[in-house]
Amino acid sequence: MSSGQSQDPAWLESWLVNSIDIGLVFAVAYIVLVIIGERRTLWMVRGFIVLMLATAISNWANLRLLYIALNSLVTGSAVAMAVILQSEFRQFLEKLGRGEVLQLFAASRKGIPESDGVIDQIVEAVKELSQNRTGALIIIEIGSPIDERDFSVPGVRLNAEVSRELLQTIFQPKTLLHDGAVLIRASRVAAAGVILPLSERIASRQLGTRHRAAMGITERVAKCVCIVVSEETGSISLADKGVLNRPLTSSKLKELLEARSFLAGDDKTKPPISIDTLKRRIGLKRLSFISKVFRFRSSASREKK
Ligand SMILES: Nc1ncnc2c1ncn2[C@@H]1O[C@H](COP(=O)(O)OP(=O)(O)OP(=O)(O)O)[C@@H](O)[C@H]1O
Repeated sequence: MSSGQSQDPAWLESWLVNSIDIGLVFAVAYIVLVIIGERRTLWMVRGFIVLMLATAISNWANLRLLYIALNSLVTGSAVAMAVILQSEFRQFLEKLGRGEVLQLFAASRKGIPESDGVIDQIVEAVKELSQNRTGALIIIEIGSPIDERDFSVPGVRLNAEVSRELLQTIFQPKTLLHDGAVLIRASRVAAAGVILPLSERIASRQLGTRHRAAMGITERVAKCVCIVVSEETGSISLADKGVLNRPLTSSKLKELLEARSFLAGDDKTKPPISIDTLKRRIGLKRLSFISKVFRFRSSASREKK
């Protein structure tokens, strides 16, 4: 940098504006990453941010052809993401329109709905299904709804209150809806007969497609857990993030579901997230981001050596 350039007020002003501009872009990107809790969505948004950064760098370096190619890719990706994430976008815009900015941060901390003793009803039903060796598969959404496209077949819509009796009835082998999974969304039985994607992995040779279906959906969607009752052995399992936790007693299942719901929040009953909590959350995310970057850098330097 020449001394003449550093004293030029116009150059200083443009440098300041550019720095603020870049800072704001990073702040917006960072806030978006904090808001998104879902793993797959997070990867997609991270990929998009990397593409945008590459486009900005190619423009800054005056690489015209690369800039045109990357710019078209960014536009195409933005359209594709708007289609893929349409329900998330809708919720985001609705909350923004209602001025519920702080609720956006609260979205990813929701757990299994505890209201009306839903967990008790589910655990009671599972216990009896297990004792009677009636096979069952129950997906419980955590927080925002699962995209129906994550299911192989979305099943039959029910929208009924969760009760021990209803769950037991659905899984009786003579009923029309016993095949497939029951979907529990916001304390309601949203659907039955849902066919789930199978996991590529095989947990054990004794476990068939019901267990692989539970692993498959929780591998794809982080915001759900899946309970399996084996028809053959009556054993109870809980799939979470593609991992089967089994065999479980009904009290252990209750404990695990309650642990997953410790952050549960009914938007109407819980106060909105406070500024202090928000600051703490952003601080924690920043720390984990910095530690990830440093871990990545140290492992990269180790590989070089
Ligand atoms: N992809 C799927 N989505 C939802 N439900 C499924 C899926 N695949 C199988 N099921 C359910 O599992 C039942 C078959 O279970 P299968 O015997 O293959 O599994 P399993 O893991 O060995 O369980 P079990 O111990 O109960 O026999 C089917 O009748 C169906 O109700």
